[in-house]
Amino acid sequence: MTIMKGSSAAAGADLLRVRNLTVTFAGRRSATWRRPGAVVAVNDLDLDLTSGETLGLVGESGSGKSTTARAILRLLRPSGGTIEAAGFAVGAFGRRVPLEYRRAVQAVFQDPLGSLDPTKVIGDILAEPLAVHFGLRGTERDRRVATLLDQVGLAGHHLRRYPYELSGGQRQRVSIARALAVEPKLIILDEPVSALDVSVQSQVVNLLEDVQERTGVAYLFVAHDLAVVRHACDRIAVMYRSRIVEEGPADRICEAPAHPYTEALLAAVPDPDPARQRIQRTRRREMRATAPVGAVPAAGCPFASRCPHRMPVCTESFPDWSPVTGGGRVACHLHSGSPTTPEET
Ligand SMILES: Nc1ncnc2c1ncn2[C@@H]1O[C@H](COP(=O)(O)OP(=O)(O)OP(=O)(O)O)[C@@H](O)[C@H]1O
Repeated sequence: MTIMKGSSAAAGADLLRVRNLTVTFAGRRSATWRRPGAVVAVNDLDLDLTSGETLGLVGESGSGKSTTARAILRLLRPSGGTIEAAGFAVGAFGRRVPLEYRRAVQAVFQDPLGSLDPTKVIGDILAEPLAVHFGLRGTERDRRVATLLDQVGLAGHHLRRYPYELSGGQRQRVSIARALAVEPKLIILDEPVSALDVSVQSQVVNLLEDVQERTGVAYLFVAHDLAVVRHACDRIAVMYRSRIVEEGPADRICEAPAHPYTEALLAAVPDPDPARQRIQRTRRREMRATAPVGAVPAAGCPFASRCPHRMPVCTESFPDWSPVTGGGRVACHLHSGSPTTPEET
């Protein structure tokens, strides 16, 4: 894929097109405290997603990933920008989000215990969206519930269980089944495996891949861990303190990162090679020592204060996008003058 300077990540994206998304949280007052200043959680963000594709949105805690996801789900109203998803102009919605949009764009969150009704058995949890969206009743609905359970690899007896009686992995399977019940075009997965043991994580990721092959659903896969999204995603967008700083094919991002922050994220993924492990340890120590405090700087690259390659211009202006050999693009002054390969820096 040839990416031109300033162009979107996936030209012709037919499912999700986010442009210049900005979300600012106002400082709040209460009787006893006042939070100073506004927080720019998402700044001038573009995203594209094509049907049947998986895009990873990766970055450390506080970078704005969940806020982006919530804006797309219309759980909050952005301060600026446009979102077109599954044929809907999300900015045009009033207070009530159309049921058709809720059906087309589903979500699976990190904590299934928090998002599954604790007073209902799994059978009822799965039956509810079928009744609301398709008006299914009786044996037809029961048959569909059984199929959904089977599709996520759970045995029939789980229908009579409550969420608290299942393991974390089983609960996440139920969350996926509930999302699938309404035949969505896009599922936003917000840290879907972060709370699970590593062995269970890969089972759930495999399930998500199976489901995608069968149904053609697209995923926006939000995670803080590059190791998790690497194998699950076609493309990855790397986010740091409100901005996307790099995006491209998953393999290129992980094998030849162009942005120093992507390199730092990769250093957090354990490498089997002992020599590489030593380098990674040093890199992680450097990153911890320079962890950001306070508000995102108003000008320049948000990573500038931690960047080992910082130049004067980095604190003055946010870089333009530059294409990267191997696919995708990077917003980094090191790469101004394109095309470039990561090795050149
Ligand atoms: N409702 C809110 N009010 C004020 N600030 C908020 C609110 N929600 C998020 N923020 C702030 O916005 C920024 C981005 O938060 P967000 O949760 O989107 O990041 P994240 O990358 O998803 O991190 P995490 O994985 O920890 O949730 C953070 O500085 C956070 O404190």
